[in-house]
Amino acid sequence: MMIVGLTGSIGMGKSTVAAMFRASGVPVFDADETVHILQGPNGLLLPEIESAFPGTTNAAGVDRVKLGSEVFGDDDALRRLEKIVHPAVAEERAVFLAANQSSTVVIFDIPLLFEKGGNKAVDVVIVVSASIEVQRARVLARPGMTVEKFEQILARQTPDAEKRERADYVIDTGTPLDVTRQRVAEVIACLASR
Ligand SMILES: CC(C)(COP(=O)(O)OP(=O)(O)OC[C@H]1O[C@@H](n2cnc3c(N)ncnc32)[C@H](O)[C@@H]1O)[C@@H](O)C(=O)NCCC(=O)NCCS
Ligand SMILES: Nc1ncnc2c1ncn2[C@@H]1O[C@H](COP(=O)(O)OP(=O)(O)OP(=O)(O)O)[C@@H](O)[C@H]1O
Repeated sequence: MMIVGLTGSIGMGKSTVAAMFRASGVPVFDADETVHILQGPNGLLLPEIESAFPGTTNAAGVDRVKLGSEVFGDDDALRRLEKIVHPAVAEERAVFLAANQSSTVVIFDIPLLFEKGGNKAVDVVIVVSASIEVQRARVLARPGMTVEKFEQILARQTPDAEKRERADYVIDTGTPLDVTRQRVAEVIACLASR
């Protein structure tokens, strides 16, 4: 089985491209969605997070704004949170792999693939990318987003240019969706012939 890491900076279209792979029959493990489920209503991690960060959870799950304000800007706190979250994500990933054992190709959709060293655990890396102008326009159109917040997030991420350089395949998303869909089909064909 070939394990493919799919990544890209904020607003580059990773979720959209992941959905295209899924629609083509390639199983996709979504790290972010897994974190949301583990932290959501009745999420498995709520007790541990509440005890490490009192007041950051409620019946609806983790209050992401509150928890975010405790961990972003405090590296120690972020590391403590990661120690709770990452092993649980790894367990879910193992369940996903076991469930898709017969697939020749599976995708791990991981926003922070390079930042957290996950690129070493995959066979192939795909980066979704567009121009900074396209990225900025998409992100700033999101409710609650500000220029400051966008720039803070960008500053924590490996630069797009470096991601592109380190990728085995780049999927351009500054194009119409149909063109991107064709590119996804092309990449699937390349993966099958490796
Ligand atoms: C603190 C939490 C609840 C805040 O949630 P929120 O929905 O507000 O933000 P979101 O998860 O979308 O992240 C926003 C941005 O913050 C940055 N970020 C998130 N987690 C991390 C991290 N562990 N290290 C560095 N940057 C991070 C990313 O650049 C991301 O684009 C959440 O980020 C979290 O639980 N993080 C720890 C778990 C983790 O490592 N997640 C990364 C994906 S596996
Ligand atoms: N060719 C394209 N490929 C991908 N997305 C496109 C394209 N053209 C337009 N878009 C739009 O750009 C947006 C990309 O958002 P998406 O949620 O996929 O990004 P993301 O990289 O997953 O974001 P984040 O990392 O911030 O969660 C969507 O609204 C999508 O419809």
